[in-house]
Amino acid sequence: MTFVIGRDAERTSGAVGHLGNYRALDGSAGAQFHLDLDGPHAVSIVGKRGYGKSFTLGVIAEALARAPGVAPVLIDPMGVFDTLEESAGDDAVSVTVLERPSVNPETLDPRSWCALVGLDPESGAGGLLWRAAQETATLEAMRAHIDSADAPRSDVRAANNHLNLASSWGVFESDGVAVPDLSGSDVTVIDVSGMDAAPMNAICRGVAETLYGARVTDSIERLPWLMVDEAHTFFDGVAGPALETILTRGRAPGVSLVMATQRPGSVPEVGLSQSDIILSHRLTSRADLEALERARPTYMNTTLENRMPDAPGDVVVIDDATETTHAGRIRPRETPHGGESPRASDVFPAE
Ligand SMILES: Nc1ncnc2c1ncn2[C@@H]1O[C@H](COP(=O)(O)OP(=O)(O)OP(=O)(O)O)[C@@H](O)[C@H]1O
Repeated sequence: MTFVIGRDAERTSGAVGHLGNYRALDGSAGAQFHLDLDGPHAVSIVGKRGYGKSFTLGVIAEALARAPGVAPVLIDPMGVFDTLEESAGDDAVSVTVLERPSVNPETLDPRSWCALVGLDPESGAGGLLWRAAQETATLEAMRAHIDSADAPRSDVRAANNHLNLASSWGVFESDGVAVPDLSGSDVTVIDVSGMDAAPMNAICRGVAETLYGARVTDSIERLPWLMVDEAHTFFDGVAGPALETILTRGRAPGVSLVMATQRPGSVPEVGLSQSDIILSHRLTSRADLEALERARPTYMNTTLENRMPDAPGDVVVIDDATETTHAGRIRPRETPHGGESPRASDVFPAE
């Protein structure tokens, strides 16, 4: 029998990806479990540092790369997923890494522009930026629009200073990431490592809005799966509302979100409550456990704390479709894992 999480008993066909094996009470490996890749899902991967979130995200990315009809996109804030390109034996994973990603300024709506540079849209400078973003499509045109506005010079200066700040991040280009870059069957890894939180968020928001909008307007055929590592960084920033849109409204147009975070307590409640699948690695902080307990489906009859796994790679699987929870272990990666912590002994091995 094949166990598929995210799929109810009525559906028996469609793509799946092997995630791992269930674990028996004595710790021994039980049956394999798979993830449904046929329909849209919201998946949360949580766990404290070093217990396997990025590893698990990589396993899901490998599975998506081999599934038909999906467009996997991975936002990589730590720069550790380029290893998906490395050999997976005869059956290599098809990956495109975007190393210097940029977004088209037009992708962000006027509200996002104000939030991005920290201007209140109700303020003079914020209002100027709002209108410039509404009426023009490039940074130069926005600047010209602000300069020519009939407004106090102090507001013009403030709006331009904030726009210059955004411009200095170097992530806005008219030929920034667009639907054709994101709609292939290979995993598109968007490497935002080394960027500050604000530009990283601008990229994530642009990508999330592009994928969602493309499905709503039928300009992408495949079903997008947006995977986001260190998701709290994005829920805390200007990307947050775009991720929440996918969580709350992504199912109908067929957009999935997979988010990994070490701080489920810092992700808005909607993040966990809208997830139909939760893979929880070990968590110990009270705030994080409580966040998970609050989102815990009512069919769970034992507290999560009692079920917390101890070893990296072990998970509690909470599946809404079958209304079950299971102890499991994520399978080994087919490609090298890029998130290994460096060790001093790598530099000076013991004699
Ligand atoms: N399923 C697994 N099978 C075997 N080893 C695993 C598995 N999951 C994790 N590990 C081991 O645990 C280590 C830490 O995993 P990983 O880098 O994914 O942690 P993390 O939770 O993402 O941590 P961080 O928050 O620091 O990024 C890995 O380098 C790997 O050695």
